[in-house]
Amino acid sequence: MSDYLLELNDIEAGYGRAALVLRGLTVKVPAGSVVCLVGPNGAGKSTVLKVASGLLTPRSGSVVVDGVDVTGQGPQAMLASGLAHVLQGHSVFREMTVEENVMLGAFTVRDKAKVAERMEFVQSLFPIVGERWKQLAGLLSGGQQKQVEFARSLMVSPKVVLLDEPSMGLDPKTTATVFDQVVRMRNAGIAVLLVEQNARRALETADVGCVLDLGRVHISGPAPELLADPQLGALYLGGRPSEPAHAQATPAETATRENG
Ligand SMILES: Nc1ncnc2c1ncn2[C@@H]1O[C@H](COP(=O)(O)OP(=O)(O)OP(=O)(O)O)[C@@H](O)[C@H]1O
Repeated sequence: MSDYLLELNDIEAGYGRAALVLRGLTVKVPAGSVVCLVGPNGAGKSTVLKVASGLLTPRSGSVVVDGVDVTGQGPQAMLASGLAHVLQGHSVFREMTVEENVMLGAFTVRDKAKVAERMEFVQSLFPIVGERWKQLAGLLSGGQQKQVEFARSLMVSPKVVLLDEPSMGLDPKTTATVFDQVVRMRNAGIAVLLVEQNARRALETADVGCVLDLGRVHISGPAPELLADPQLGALYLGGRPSEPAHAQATPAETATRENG
């Protein structure tokens, strides 16, 4: 079996007849890790997740889940292969209960015992979800609603969860809680591919960071090394420099360093 739960290899992708957004992008997500994609607006971060979850078919390259090539398959097949996508923005149904929202994630699961087991799992992973189970989701705070979205995505027992800007619209304290939940997912054995505007916070959470620019991975490596890189700090992380170390990507660390 592959060392990676998700591999996006040399992906070229775009929308309709418009120019390519992804131009030879490679990202690999090892088991038991959080990989985050950071980069400027419009770099193609959300597009990477759409290719991974089958919402957008790549023009070339391959998508491999746990060693199986699933390139070109649609979202439902991708879900079945073990990829769950938590989209950008808020997707809870406010007029439905927390339970109803979470159970929507289990609509493809036929085995009732499995559903009950997953229900218990998500309630233990996200205690607030269990505590507010019977309440209307619209009564929860933004951060709590995000946890409902996470819980819903885990009902299919995914191998990899794709998270698109989970901190969007949240205050710093709530953002910290949401990132804590991302770590809890990772610690529970679920690999995470995370896209974030809040690059510094995301790298503080992630194991591996990838900086996207011009449709490909410009640099990648262990997240702490990227955080400590003053040049990257100035370019992508709001300019707060720390230690003068330069990140070195190695293949074993999922890293793909590409120039140009
Ligand atoms: N549905 C779409 N149709 C056409 N073009 C799109 C579509 N979605 C995104 N794009 C274009 O693809 C490019 C990359 O967009 P994408 O949303 O992937 O970037 P991003 O890095 O996630 O940006 P941001 O950080 O602002 O969310 C942009 O130029 C955008 O205009």
